[in-house]
Amino acid sequence: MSKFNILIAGNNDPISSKGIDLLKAEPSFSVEVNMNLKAEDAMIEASRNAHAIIVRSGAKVTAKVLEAAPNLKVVGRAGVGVDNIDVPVASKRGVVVMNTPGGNTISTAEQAFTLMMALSRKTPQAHATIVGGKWDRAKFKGTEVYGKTLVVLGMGRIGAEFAKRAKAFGMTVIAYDPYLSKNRAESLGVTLCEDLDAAIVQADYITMHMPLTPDTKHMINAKRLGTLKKTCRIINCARGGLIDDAALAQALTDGTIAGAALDVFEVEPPPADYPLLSAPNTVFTPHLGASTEEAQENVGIEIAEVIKAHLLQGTVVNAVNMPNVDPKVLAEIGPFLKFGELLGRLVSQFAPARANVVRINYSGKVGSGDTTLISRAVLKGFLERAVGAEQVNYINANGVAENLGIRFTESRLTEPSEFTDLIEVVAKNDSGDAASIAGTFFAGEPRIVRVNSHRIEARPEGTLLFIENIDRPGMIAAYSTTLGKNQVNIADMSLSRDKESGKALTLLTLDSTPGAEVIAELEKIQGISKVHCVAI
Ligand SMILES: NC(=O)C1=CN([C@@H]2O[C@H](COP(=O)(O)OP(=O)(O)OC[C@H]3O[C@@H](n4cnc5c(N)ncnc54)[C@H](O)[C@@H]3O)[C@@H](O)[C@H]2O)C=CC1
Ligand SMILES: O=C(O)C(=O)COP(=O)(O)O
Repeated sequence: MSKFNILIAGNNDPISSKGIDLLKAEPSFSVEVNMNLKAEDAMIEASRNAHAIIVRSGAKVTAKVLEAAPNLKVVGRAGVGVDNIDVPVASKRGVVVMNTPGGNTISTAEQAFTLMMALSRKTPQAHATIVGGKWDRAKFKGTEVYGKTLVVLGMGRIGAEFAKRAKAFGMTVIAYDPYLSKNRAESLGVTLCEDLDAAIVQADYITMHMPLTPDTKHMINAKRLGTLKKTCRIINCARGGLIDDAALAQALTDGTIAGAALDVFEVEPPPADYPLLSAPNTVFTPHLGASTEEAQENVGIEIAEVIKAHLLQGTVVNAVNMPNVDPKVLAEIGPFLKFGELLGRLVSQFAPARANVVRINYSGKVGSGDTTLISRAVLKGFLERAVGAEQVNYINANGVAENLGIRFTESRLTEPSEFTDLIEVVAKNDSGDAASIAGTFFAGEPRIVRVNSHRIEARPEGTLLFIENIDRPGMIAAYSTTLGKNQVNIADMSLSRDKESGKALTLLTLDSTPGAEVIAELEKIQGISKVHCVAI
C-alpha cells in the first residue's frame, strides 16, 4: 500500500485536532504537524516529501515551495481564502488546491458584526479605561446602527449572513456585487446597486466581504474615502489589501470618515510603526474571523476528509483549480476517463507531424453530461508523448497544451449514431493532415471502433499493435511469422481496408510487448508502411 506524507503546516495557527486525528487514523498516512513555518526556507524544507499540505492563512505555499515538492498532489486550505497559495503555479504543476467554503461563514459574519458594534460603541476603548482604573462615561457616547444605511461590498456567503443580521437590527442594506443576481438580492431583501461609487456615498457603514484579486485591490482608496460621509464607518473582515491602509490611516487622522474596524491588514502582522495603529477611532483584531471552536472544527474536519478522499479515491471536492468530482460521478465517468486517456494516447501515435489541434467529438449519451473531465483525460493522454506521462495530469493538461500551442476543441453531435456512446478524438496540423480514433462501450466494455477511416473492433487491453499496410495476399502471414518467430503471441485480430488492394489496417492484441527490434523487423516487411505499438 502506498504511503502518503501529509504536512499540516502553519505559523502558530493550528487546525482542529479532530481533523488531525482523522488523518492520523488512516494507516497509509504519515502525518507531520509543524506550526513553525513562517519562513519560506523552513516551509520548503518541511514540504519536500509531502504528498499533501494543509494550511490556514499563516503558512505560505509559494511557487518555490511547490517546485521543491515533487510528490505533491494536493494543497488543502482549512478555510476560504487561497491567497497564501500560488494557485497558478500549483495548476501548472498539476497540484489540486482545495478549500472549505462555508465552514467558517457564520463565525466570520459574527466577527464582522461584532466589529461593527464595537466600533459604534467604542467598546475596546471603554474596556481599556476601566482596566486602567478609570470610570469615564462621557467620553464614550456611541451611535446606534438601527435605522442606518449599510453597504455590503461582496454579497457572497459571509456578506449575506452579515446582511441578514443587519436587517434584524433595523438597518437598510444596499449590496454592491457585480456577480449578484437581482433575484438573489430580492430574496435577501437588499437593494442592489450596480455602481460602487454610487453605493458607498450613501453609507453610514460599509462592510467588505469579497476576495482580494487584481480587480478588488485597493477598492477603497484615498479618492473613494474622500467621497464618503464624514460619519461613515468601515469594517473589513475579508482581506487586507481591499483597502489602501495608508490612505485609510490618513482619512481617519483627518476625520474624513468616523472610524474603521479591521480584522485583516495589508501587512500581517502589521509592524509596530504601521500608520493605522496610531490612527483614531479604530478597532482591530488579529485575523480572528474564523477563529471559533465551531468554525475550526468545521473546516479542520472537512479539509481532512476531502484530502483523505482525494489521496485514497481520487475524489475532488471544493477544488479551486479543477471541477468537482464526487464519488458517485467518479463511479459513473471513471471508465470514460480511463478510456478517454487511452484514446488520447493512441491518437498521439497516429497524429501527423506538428499536430496543433485536438478535437473531441462526443455523440450519444456521454455527450449529454458534463464532459470537462473526460476531455481533460483525453488531452492528458494525447500530451503524454510530448512531455512525458509524469508531467501532465487532469489539472495542468489545458495549460500544458496551451504552452505547446495546441488548441483543443469539443463538439457534441446530436444526430443519432449506431453507438449509444461514442468518443472520437481527432488530431490535425496546419497543413490539414489529420488522424482520428473513435471508441465506444459495448455492454460496459470499452471498444476501439474506428481508426482514421477504418472500421475495426478491438478491446483496449494488453498490447495493441497497429499495422498499416497494402491490402495484398501474404501480408497477414508475413507479420504473423515475424511475431511468432519472436515469441509474441497474437490474442486477437481485427482487419480493415478502404478497398480491395487499397490501404489496410490491422489491429492486433498481443499477449506481450514486442521490443524495438521486432517493430523494426515488422517495418521492413514489404508492403507495411507503419507500425504503432501501444501497451495499455
Ligand atoms: N477574516 C477571516 O478570518 C476570514 C476572511 N474570509 C474572507 O472573506 C471573503 C469572503 O468570503 P466568502 O463570503 O466565504 O466568499 P464568497 O465567495 O461566498 O463571496 C465573495 C463574494 O465577493 C463577490 N465579489 C467578487 N468580486 C467582487 C468585486 N469586484 N466587487 C464586489 N464583490 C465582488 C463575489 O461575487 C462573491 O459574492 C474572502 O476573501 C475570504 O477569504 C473568510 C473567512 C474568514
Ligand atoms: O478562511 C479564510 O479566508 C480566512 O481568512 C481564515 O483564516 P485562518 O484560517 O483563520 O487563518
